[in-house]
Amino acid sequence: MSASSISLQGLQSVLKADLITSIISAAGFGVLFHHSVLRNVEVDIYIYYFLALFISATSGLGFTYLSIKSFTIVQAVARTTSVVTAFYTGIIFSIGTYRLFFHRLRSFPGPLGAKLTRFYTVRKAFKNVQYYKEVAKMHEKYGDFIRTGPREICIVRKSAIPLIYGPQSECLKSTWYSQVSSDCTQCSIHMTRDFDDHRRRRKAWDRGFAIKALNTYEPRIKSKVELFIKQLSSYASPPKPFDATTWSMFLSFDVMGEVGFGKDFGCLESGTEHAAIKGVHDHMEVLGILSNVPWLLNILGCIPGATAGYTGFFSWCAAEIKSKQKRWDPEQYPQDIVSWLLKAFAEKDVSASPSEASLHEDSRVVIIAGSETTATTFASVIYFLCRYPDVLRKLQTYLDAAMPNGEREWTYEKVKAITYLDDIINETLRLKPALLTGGYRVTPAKGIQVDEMYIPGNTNVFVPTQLIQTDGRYYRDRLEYIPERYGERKEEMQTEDAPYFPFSVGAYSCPGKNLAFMTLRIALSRVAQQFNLAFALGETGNKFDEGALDTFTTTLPPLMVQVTQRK
Ligand code: HEM
Repeated sequence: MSASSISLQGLQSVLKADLITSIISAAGFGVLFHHSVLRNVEVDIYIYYFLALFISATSGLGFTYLSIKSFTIVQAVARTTSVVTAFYTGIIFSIGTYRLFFHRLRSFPGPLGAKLTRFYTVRKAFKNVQYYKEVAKMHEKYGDFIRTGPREICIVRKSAIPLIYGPQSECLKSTWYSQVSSDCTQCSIHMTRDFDDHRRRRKAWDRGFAIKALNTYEPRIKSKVELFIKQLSSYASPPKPFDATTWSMFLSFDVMGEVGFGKDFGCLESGTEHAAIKGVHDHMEVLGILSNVPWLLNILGCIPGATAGYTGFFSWCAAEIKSKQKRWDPEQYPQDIVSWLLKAFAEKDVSASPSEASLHEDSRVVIIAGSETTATTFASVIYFLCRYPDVLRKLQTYLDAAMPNGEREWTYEKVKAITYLDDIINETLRLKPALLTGGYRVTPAKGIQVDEMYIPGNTNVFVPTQLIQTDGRYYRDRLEYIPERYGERKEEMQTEDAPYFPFSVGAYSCPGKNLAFMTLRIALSRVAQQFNLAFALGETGNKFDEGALDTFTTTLPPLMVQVTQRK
């Protein structure tokens, strides 16, 4: 008799035990499994191993029950179901009890559901897709340190920003970033959680945003902005309202097509969204909600057809990379961001994306990270200029003084010198940051001390960007739009010391900040030079103000605006 048949017989005799004993044993095994295995590993990383283990264990159990002659098929299936259910019940019970009463974060206040499961956050994020408002409510109820997940703490304190995000921070990217893959050779710079991999790759990105590179982008951004101005002129006469949200998106995507890939998306020319981009937009909400359970998103991404909406976008980026690789000329100075990444890849530089797959992921980040953010910021600038006409008039005075003959005298050098433009952009990003809730980090093993509160190690943490940037403890007239707080009223309003990090800070901060500012300065200066802006008839701006969706980057409602040519 072979060893395997002996063990099969052994298992059969165990399984023949009365049902109650089997169920109790399975539940006990579930509790044991939680404490000995699940608590000691990062489940997000090993999710596929666990899935494979559970599927093979369940089918193995079913097979063994079926092989016991004294059981009918129905009895075997019923027993398998009961034992498996008991096992999972044991795990769930053990997880729940542990998270509520024994977890290192048990003393932090927060909603009961959030302490038990991440699916609580999914439910909150699903409701209106405005998780940032839910966080604000929790902050009101529970204070500055809120347990927003079984092992997540949301911190609404200025002092937490350098500790969590700053250049000296020891916090790393949290499990939120494993939604694509836990393998850094398969994901973009934004999603890699490996500190060294990130640091190496970041150099290639930074070259694409250096001053010399930016200078090559400037005239091309200007030409896209002029196309935007031309389109707006058609809304000025005969007068008809235009949707600032949609047109800002067209502008921003065309700019990123141009300086990101050296390609024209043609959104401004056609007045329609490029088909590849539409697929991305249609799925932002689902992503925003499910990214709260990264392992689930990771699994869904592997189901054939689940990412069908992205296929167009993925294929577009892949085709562009392939065609660039074919035409690659090592002598030519790179003319766009993707070419900088390709250069590192072709030259096998240490800063190169570590695989073809990660290069493709990086190319998609160029569009996603670069376009949505700039677009929502520009739409928000337009909203504030309509709501606060004095700000627009003041800006126009500065522009007219610097360029008395208008458009003909426009240069980026002159525009850059008008600091009020930057004050407007900064104040817009304070009240309406493109990432409302913020980046998620994990504390080092020794934990971090934030003021009076010790946050234990291996805890996911975040500071909600919009909430802290509108906190009355740090900002006077916190909800008022006052660009001067970044200019002549800086000292009086104590802006210097107030928390402000719309581009994040430290190692993982936005490499595209200067490009974004360049685009926004050019677009804002030209629009203000050329047009007066007002809400269109019937538009109050309230839906735009209140209706932003938290889809990691923000998704904005339409904003109907009437432009009139300035004399
Ligand atoms: C107003 C415009 C923009 C805002 C407010 C913004 C904001 C941010 C923020 C807050 C992060 C950190 C995200 C995190 O912690 O997970 C980030 C990362 C990033 N942004 Fe931007 N961004 C803007 C424009 C751009 C542009 C134009 C690009 C150009 C492609 C860009 C490329 C990136 C990349 C590649 C990352 C990931 C960086 C890394 O992980 O090292 N962003 N951005």
